[in-house]
Formats: sequence, C-alpha cells, structure tokens
Amino acid sequence: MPITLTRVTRDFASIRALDDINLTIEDGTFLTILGASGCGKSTLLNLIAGLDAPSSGRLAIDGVPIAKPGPDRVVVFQQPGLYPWLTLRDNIAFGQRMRGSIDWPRIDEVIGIMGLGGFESHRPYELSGGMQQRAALARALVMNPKVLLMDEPFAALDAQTRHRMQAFLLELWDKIGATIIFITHDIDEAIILGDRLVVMQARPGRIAIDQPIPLARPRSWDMTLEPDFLHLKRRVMSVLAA
Ligand SMILES: Nc1ncnc2c1ncn2[C@@H]1O[C@H](COP(=O)(O)OP(=O)(O)OP(=O)(O)O)[C@@H](O)[C@H]1O
Repeated sequence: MPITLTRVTRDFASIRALDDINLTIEDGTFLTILGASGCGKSTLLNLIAGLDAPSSGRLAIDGVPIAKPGPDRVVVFQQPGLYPWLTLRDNIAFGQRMRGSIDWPRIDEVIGIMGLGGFESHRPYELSGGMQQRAALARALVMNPKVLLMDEPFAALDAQTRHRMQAFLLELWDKIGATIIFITHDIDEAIILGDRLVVMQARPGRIAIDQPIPLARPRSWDMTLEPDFLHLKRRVMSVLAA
C-alpha cells in the first residue's frame, strides 16, 4: 500500500512552505526529490516522517493517517549523528535498544551487509566519513523500515566516496526492497538513483516536475552520457533556472 499526500499545505507564519501537494508513492519506489534551497523538500520529508503536521490536507501510509513517527519510517540525515562515546556496534544497536530489545544476530548481519565488519568496536572518530554514513544507514536498516527517508545523506561526502555510497545504496535497495525517498541538490545524483523524479519550486513550495526516470537498471555513471539522461537533465535545469 502506498504513501499518499492529498492536498497537503504547510505554512510557517506567512511562509507557505508547501502548497497543495498531491503525491502517491507506490511501495518499493526509489523517489528522488530535487529543488532549490527553501522549496520545501525537508518540510515534505518531515511530514512523511511524522515529525511535523500539515496545516491542511492529509498524509497516509497504507491507508493509515500519519500522525507521528513510526517504526515503519526512518530518517537518514546529512550528518551521520553517531554517538561519539559508543562503539560502532552499539551505535547501530541504539534504535533497537530504545525500542526495548536488541536482535544482535540482525545487528551483525547488517554490519556485514554494510561492509563494516572488523570495525565493530571502533568509535565514530576512528571511521572515515563514508563509513560513518554507512553506520548511520545501518542504524536505520536494523529497524527493518518499510520506508527510508533520506535528507541529502551524501552531501557532506567527497565526490569519490559519494559515488561509492550511491552504488552501495542502489545495491542495498535492490536487496531490501524498501521505499526510498531521497532528497538531493545534485541533479545527476537524482537522475541516476531514482525510479521517479520530483522537482520542486519555491514560494510557495510546489511540484514542478513529477515523472518516471526512463533509464534501465542496473544504473551506472556511463548513463549520464545517454540521450534519455541528458534530455531529462536539460528539462530539470530549465525548471530550476526559471
Ligand atoms: N520550523 C520552521 N519555522 C519557520 N519556517 C520554516 C521552518 N521550517 C522550514 N521553514 C521555511 O519553509 C521553507 C521551506 O523550508 P525547507 O527546509 O523545507 O526547504 P528545503 O527545500 O529543504 O531547503 P534546503 O534545500 O535549503 O534544505 C523555507 O522558506 C524555510 O525558511
């Protein structure tokens, strides 16, 4: 069952951050969201996460209204936000510990999937930026979410690490089949990762483009030279420049 947003508006005093947003996101979709700063991307993600409520309109997941955060949805932010005093393994187990019980075999399985084996007892400062972000992703995954909400998760990484993380995320998504909603400022990243692309415009925050991304999978960076890629990129650039 999908995530549905029906006529969603969010005002902050006199600022209309989101205006009449209608979206249906099918299960297992990789949706990427692009848009200039301040166009309402994070506001949209926070509403789906249940961290904020709309001024008007409705949000639902599997037909159930979204009223608060839930175990079915986890958010991964730009900063990994690991606890410096905890080991990698304890950081990854943190959400489960808060929920009341830790499934250590699952924690260790996800550590393996994320390529973090051997670093279990390291503290965050002993890990590279890419490893820290993988640990943040692992901490989200061990909650077995149906929906991963990613707010510019790779923006703080250098270009090479970022490319590795993008490939890694696509492999992971293929394995877990979760719905991913992924915010980015990077047009190439949005097109190369997603099944579907939403481009937003600011003041008021509205959807300017909502379309499938017509590239085959598996994706590779060579595809950034394909006519379908360039055609879509040109369209996005003209909307963002408007
Ligand atoms: N808690 C808040 N209080 C007041 N205004 C807010 C609040 N959150 C967001 N806004 C305003 O709503 C608009 C949309 O903000 P939002 O953070 O969703 O944009 P964004 O597209 O995620 O931007 P960025 O790409 O810079 O992260 C902005 O004008 C912002 O100033």
